[in-house]
This record gives sequence, C-alpha cells and structure tokens, in this order.
Amino acid sequence: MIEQAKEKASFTPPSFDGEYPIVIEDLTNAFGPQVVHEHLSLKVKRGEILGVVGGSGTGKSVLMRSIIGLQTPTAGRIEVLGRDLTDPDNRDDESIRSRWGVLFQGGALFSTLTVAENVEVPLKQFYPEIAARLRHEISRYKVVLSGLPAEAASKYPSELSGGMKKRAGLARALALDPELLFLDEPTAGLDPVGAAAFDRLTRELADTLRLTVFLITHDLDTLHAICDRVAVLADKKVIAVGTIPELLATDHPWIQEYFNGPRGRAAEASYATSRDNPDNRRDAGAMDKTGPDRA
Ligand SMILES: Nc1ncnc2c1ncn2[C@@H]1O[C@H](COP(=O)(O)OP(=O)(O)OP(=O)(O)O)[C@@H](O)[C@H]1O
Repeated sequence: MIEQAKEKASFTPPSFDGEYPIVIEDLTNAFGPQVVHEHLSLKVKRGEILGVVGGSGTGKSVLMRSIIGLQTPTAGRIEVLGRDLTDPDNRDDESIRSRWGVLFQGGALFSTLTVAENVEVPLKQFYPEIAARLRHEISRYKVVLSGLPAEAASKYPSELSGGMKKRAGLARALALDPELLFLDEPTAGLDPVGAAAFDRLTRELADTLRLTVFLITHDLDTLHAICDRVAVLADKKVIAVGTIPELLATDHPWIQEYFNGPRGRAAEASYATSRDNPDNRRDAGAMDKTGPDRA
C-alpha cells in the first residue's frame, strides 16, 4: 500500500507556479433561452483571495461550477492550473480535480457520515491506496486545522452548529492539500462574531498553505477584511476587478451603490477601525496597485 502511495505521489505534478491559476476567456453560459454569462473573462492571481460579488442571479455560483467542471459552458475557454478544462480530453482529469477543494453553500456534508468520514470521502475517491489508519489521521488533522475541536470528528452534521458545519465543510475541502480553494458564501447564516472568526481562519489558511481562493460572497465585511481583490459580476460579465479603493474609483452605478451605500460605508468604517488597531495589521502585499481591470 505505502509503495503504491509513494509511486502515485511521485507522479503528482509540481505546484502551479504561473501567475494565473485560473484564466477564463470569453465564457458563455446559457440555460435554454436564459443567457447567464456572455463573453465573460477573468484571471485569478496565484496566492490571492479573490472576492466575487454581484446581485442575486448574476451567475456567481454558475461561474464557480463552470470552473470546477460541474457546468459545461456553452462557449469559451477555462484554464485551471495551466490545463484547458474546456478541452473534452481534460474535463475529467483527476490529476487536476484533486488539486482544488470546494466549500459549497450550506457545507453539503453527507448527513449519514461523521465529520471525519466526510473528510475521508475525497481521500478515498482520489487516493484509495492510502491505508485506513493514515486516512483517519489525515482526516482528524484537517478537522483540527479547520478550527474544530478534535471531538467534533466523530459527530454527525446534525449535531453541529451552523458555524461548525462550515468548518467541517472546509476540512473536507482541505482534505487533499489543494492549491485552489473555492468558497461559496462561507459566512452566510453565521452571526457576526462567527463570520469574522471564519474570515480570519480563511485568511490564515490561505497565507499558511499558500492557497489561491475564489470566494463568492455578499458579505461586505469579508470583502474588506480578507480579500486582496474583488471581481464584480453584472450585465452577464465581470465588469471590473480590483481592490476596493480601485473599484470605488470607477463610476459603475452598481459598484457605487454596493460599496458606497449605507452598508458598504459601515463595513469600510469597521474595517478601518480594525486595521488601525496594531494587533490586526496584516501584510497587504498581494494587493493589486495597478488599478482595476475593466472588462
Ligand atoms: N442548473 C440550472 N438550470 C437552469 N437555470 C439555472 C441552473 N443553475 C443556475 N441557473 C440560473 O442561472 C442564474 C444564475 O444563478 P446563480 O446561482 O449562479 O446566481 P448567483 O449569482 O450565485 O445568485 P445568488 O447570489 O442568489 O446565490 C439564475 O437565474 C438561476 O436560476
């Protein structure tokens, strides 16, 4: 078993070292007559947390599903970790699929499995040759890494609070030591304290594990607190990508309303207070200083 695992590990491709682990060009997605995306383009930088925002129904989840291969685009090109996933030969390539982790809205845990067993699902799927004992150990490590107490590993999802379910989903997303992490509204439904704690965890994990994070959110506090750049979906495409100050310098009405409305200003004020507290300072080195990319 261990020999097999070693052999497989030796075929594991080296980590992606290009500038953009996700490149989307001219993407179109349609459901019958309903066109959700049209000529959408976006590049995600290696090592950044990219917040993805847009009004309800603008296609944020459909975009994420297209990147991870759960939605076949009508047209366009999606390159992930240097591989063109719109090429039918690559679509089911497990060597790429094992290099990302996904936290779906609501956690999407299997209710009949314990937290540890949920985390083991991708390990069994992609590395069936790993011995059960090692698999249990890896899973317990990921549970603790995600900020859950060790005892949570043997609990069922129905025994967990909303915040714990999110962390359990995160533990499963981290099971395979991914390079890319996709989070779909991770703080939705959490109280403000729980949401802020989840944000801090996301940032810490992204920095420590050198993850690139694609984070769909409606949470203005999350955008201010942990996102390096923000991509805005509207009019069936990504209308702008940049830091929040860069986005604010644009004159798009939705962007102005979103970030400059009462909630946007409150989130900015709260972030400014927390940023000015020396205990909360973080390196903003990954920020894009070049101005927003307009699509
Ligand atoms: N499988 C599907 N079949 C048909 N229509 C779909 C399908 N999936 C999504 N849609 C439609 O695509 C549009 C975009 O949906 P999506 O879930 O991506 O929006 P969203 O931006 O994530 O919204 P929200 O912020 O409310 O979660 C919606 O009008 C939705 O009804």
